Amino acid sequence: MNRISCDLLIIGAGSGGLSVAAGAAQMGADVVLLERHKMGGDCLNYGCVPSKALIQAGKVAHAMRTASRYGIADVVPEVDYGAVKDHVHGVIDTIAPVDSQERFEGFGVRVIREEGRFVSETEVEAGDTRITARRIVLATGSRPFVPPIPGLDTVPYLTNESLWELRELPEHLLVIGGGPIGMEMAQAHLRLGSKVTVIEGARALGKDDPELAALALEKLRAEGLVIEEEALAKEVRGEDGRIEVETQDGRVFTGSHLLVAVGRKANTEALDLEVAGIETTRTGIKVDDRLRTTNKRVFAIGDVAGGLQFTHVAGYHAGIVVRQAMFGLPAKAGTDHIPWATYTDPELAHVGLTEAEAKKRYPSTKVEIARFAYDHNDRAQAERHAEGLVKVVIYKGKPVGASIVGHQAGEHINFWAYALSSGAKMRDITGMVSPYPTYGELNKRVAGAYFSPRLFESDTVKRVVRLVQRWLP
Ligand SMILES: Cc1cc2nc3c(=O)[nH]c(=O)nc-3n(C[C@H](O)[C@H](O)[C@H](O)COP(=O)(O)OP(=O)(O)OC[C@H]3O[C@@H](n4cnc5c(N)ncnc54)[C@H](O)[C@@H]3O)c2cc1C
Ligand SMILES: NC(=O)c1ccc[n+]([C@@H]2O[C@H](COP(=O)([O-])OP(=O)(O)OC[C@H]3O[C@@H](n4cnc5c(N)ncnc54)[C@H](O)[C@@H]3O)[C@@H](O)[C@H]2O)c1
Repeated sequence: MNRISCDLLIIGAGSGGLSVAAGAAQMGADVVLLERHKMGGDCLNYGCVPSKALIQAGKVAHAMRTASRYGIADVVPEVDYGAVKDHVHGVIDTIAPVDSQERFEGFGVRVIREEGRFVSETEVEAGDTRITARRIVLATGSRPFVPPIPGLDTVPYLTNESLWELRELPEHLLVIGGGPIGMEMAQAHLRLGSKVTVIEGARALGKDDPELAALALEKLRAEGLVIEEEALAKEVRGEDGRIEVETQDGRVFTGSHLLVAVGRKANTEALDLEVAGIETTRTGIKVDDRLRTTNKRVFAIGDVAGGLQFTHVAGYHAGIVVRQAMFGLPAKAGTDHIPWATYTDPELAHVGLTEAEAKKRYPSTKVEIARFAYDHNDRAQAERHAEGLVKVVIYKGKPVGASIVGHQAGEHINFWAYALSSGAKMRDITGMVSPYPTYGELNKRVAGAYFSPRLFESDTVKRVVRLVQRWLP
């Protein structure tokens, strides 16, 4: 057994672990990084990157099919699903060097391609190496949760891990779960030529503001996506090429392929956490607001920490941990300024509090809402992307939440993410000048919509204006 020691041991080379490793090693710390499978973790290999590449292929097919709205003949695209998957893998291969072992070794990180597990409160074993570390970061991520639905284990089914190896276009894809994974993959397959039925136990896109989620769902249904809500899958049966899903209320759906996308399970089992006195919760490793586990020398970040599960959250967590582990400075992880986006078309994006959450946290009569619709935006009209809405939740003149549904909502939510993280007031936003014609004007106009009743429907303002006009030379 080799014995090594280091300042910082990181378990998991996904979005979170790699960010900690890059930061800590470049600041001069002695860092060891363990990875049992692929460098880059879920986001690069099975998550964000392949899903966004597939969505883009779907967008191109959809644009071809609907080009006549711009005066260009519609064409039925010839989709070679295998070639689409080559495109997906090509994108992964292009990005992979950024997350590669060689790049991190270049930073001075010792990368060990083994599974890590605790053998004491301060020691981890990986293959034939025992590592002692001053601080340890658990960044082991999550995997698809496969629910114990009777019959599921008797039929072939896909998850976000196996989907990327499928080479033939599903004739009729059934998707269990109408969360972000289910909805993004459902629309991409619909656009590539599959029939698609989403079977959702509660409400589809249920983590977003219901007003905006409803607009997105309306558009998706209009495009031909079948979305069955309140449809809890309770039994699965059939065989390769003919799979049936029966819901609790007796509905039966039949398709050629099945994708299971009902949430995630934290990767904790292999770590032997109890040896190190680290407790878990239902969703992952128990952490405090500084991301410390119940073993104060050990942090947990990203998906395995059981909170919001996004790449940018794993990256944000990494910064919080680097500050503490490298400089001994306290740092807390918040959630009120964390955005997310679902990359359906239209996209659906959110940051901060929803209207319902704000009305719970603050006196509900003091919470104000401003809305501005995409159809008043000239760029959206010019590009025929005029369906969408920006909704801002305001308390005491400050935005405390924003949701956007519409073209490039994921891009536009950056503006509100900055507004919230910098403590901007709605007044500051009206002071901004936006170039015309851009979608970005929507953000200024929603601030205008907030102030216009105060300006245009106020008797006091009218009285002051009349008075001033009387005295002006
Ligand atoms: C289909 C899909 C689409 C997604 N799209 C988006 C998106 O568009 N935007 C977004 O922000 N997020 C998206 N996500 C979520 C995002 O992928 C995750 O939040 C992110 O990857 C979490 O990073 P992480 O570092 O916590 O874990 P991971 O990236 O999962 O990395 C964990 C790593 O730890 C390794 N590991 C586990 N246990 C051990 C062990 N004992 N020893 C050694 N190594 C171990 C694993 O092999 C893995 O490489 C998507 C997820 C999926 C599934
Ligand atoms: N664009 C993005 O940022 C993006 C994209 C994909 C995934 N992700 C991340 O991955 C996480 C996991 O995504 P997900 O979509 O798998 O999970 P999710 O938890 O967000 O959604 C799962 C859905 O499945 C439904 N469900 C559960 N059991 C069911 C059953 N038996 N029958 C029918 N429906 C059932 C739930 O009601 C829920 O709506 C997300 O929460 C997100 O953090 C992010």
